[in-house]
Amino acid sequence: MDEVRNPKAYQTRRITFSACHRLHSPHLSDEENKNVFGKCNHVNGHGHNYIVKVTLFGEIHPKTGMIMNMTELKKFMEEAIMKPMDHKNLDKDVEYFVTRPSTTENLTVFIWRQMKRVMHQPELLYEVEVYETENNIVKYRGE
Ligand SMILES: Nc1nc2c(c(=O)[nH]1)N=C([C@H](O)[C@H](O)COP(=O)(O)OP(=O)(O)OP(=O)(O)O)CN2
Ligand SMILES: [Zn+2]
Repeated sequence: MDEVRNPKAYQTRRITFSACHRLHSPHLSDEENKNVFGKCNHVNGHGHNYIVKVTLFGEIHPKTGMIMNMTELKKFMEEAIMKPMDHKNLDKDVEYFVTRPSTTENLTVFIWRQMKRVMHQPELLYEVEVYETENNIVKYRGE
């Protein structure tokens, strides 16, 4: 007998981009910034090869066998992530980070909002995961 409901699964695509930044909050004094962010507040800034994993959760369409075509997801990620952030100075080139520090936490929220904006079925977005270094990782699920 056929299942009544289509099975649901998680689908992830991973991309990498390079960018530079400096951890600095416009809401803190220079002294406070130094104390909070330490070496990452240095005026010269520094760079990362960020890894971003975007995960969707949804039904596997019975006719296509896909949640979303990976080629389509790739296009959305190019538009939402690569275009605004790759080879950029995050603090100067991305308006979102002019008023808030470019921490990995804030990057996940920015990417989440960007993905929601460009996806045709934004309800499929489940999680955004950003690796700033291989050891520093933040996940965001829209809460
Ligand atoms: N909560 C957060 N803390 C820190 C963030 C952040 O985004 N969220 N970011 C930084 C810096 O940007 C920094 O580049 C990372 O610092 P650090 O952990 O010192 O990393 P290393 O260069 O030593 O490399 P590892 O591979 O992680 O050892 C700091 N804090
Ligand atoms: Zn950094």
